[in-house]
Amino acid sequence: MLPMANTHLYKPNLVIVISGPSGSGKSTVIDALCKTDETLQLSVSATTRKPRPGEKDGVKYHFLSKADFEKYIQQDRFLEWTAYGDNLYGTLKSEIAAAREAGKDSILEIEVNGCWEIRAQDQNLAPARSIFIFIVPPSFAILEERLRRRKTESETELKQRLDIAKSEVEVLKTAEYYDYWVSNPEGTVQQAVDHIQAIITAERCRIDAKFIETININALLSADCSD
Ligand SMILES: Nc1ncnc2c1ncn2[C@@H]1O[C@H](COP(=O)(O)OP(=O)(O)OP(=O)(O)O)[C@@H](O)[C@H]1O
Repeated sequence: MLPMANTHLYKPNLVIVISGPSGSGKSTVIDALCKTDETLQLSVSATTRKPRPGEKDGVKYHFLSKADFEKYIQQDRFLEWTAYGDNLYGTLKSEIAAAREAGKDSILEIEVNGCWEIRAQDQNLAPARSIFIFIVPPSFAILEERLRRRKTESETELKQRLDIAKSEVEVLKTAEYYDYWVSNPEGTVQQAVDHIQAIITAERCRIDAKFIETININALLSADCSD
């Protein structure tokens, strides 16, 4: 488990958005982070895509019918939602609220288009603060190799994902979408995990007048606690 200094001073407040092309390694990296950082809680996305073999409802995704997904849109239950390929993906507002109630930072895996929607409504997230991290694959050839190895998409879906990946990487040319980029080189996930953990640690220690409540100064002033 990751040793966290001054845990009694930190009030979890972050919405950490991890994005990047299909096959860049988002799920793999998030899995590893959640195993080592107990202050992170994965926000379970909703999707209309069919479960892959072994996937259970409510663990990585809430699997919804298209009709239910559309009903949730009408009921304004999504923080963001987007179409990707032939399916819909979205983040339920209730997931962020649940993490906050549990005293955790939320970590989200979001398609590139969905990021922009969350960025655009940053104010609605208050008192939480969002940070956006883009995972960069080493090359498109390796991206294709990873997706082929994973064997979860048909040939048509795979081609569609690779085409979309190119346009997604293009957004890095503008500095508007993301705060950080992290590369995920072939053969080791640990490097990307370590870099993202360093970013999260720095963001937890950030002093920002708007979010000064992140630091529990009263705990320091009133309690005789050491950490
Ligand atoms: N650094 C790495 N080296 C080698 N293989 C990796 C690395 N990172 C991830 N992989 C593998 O690449 C494949 C794609 O990774 P993963 O499913 O995490 O990507 P993703 O970005 O979440 O994709 P999607 O958006 O399609 O869900 C998986 O089989 C995973 O085991």
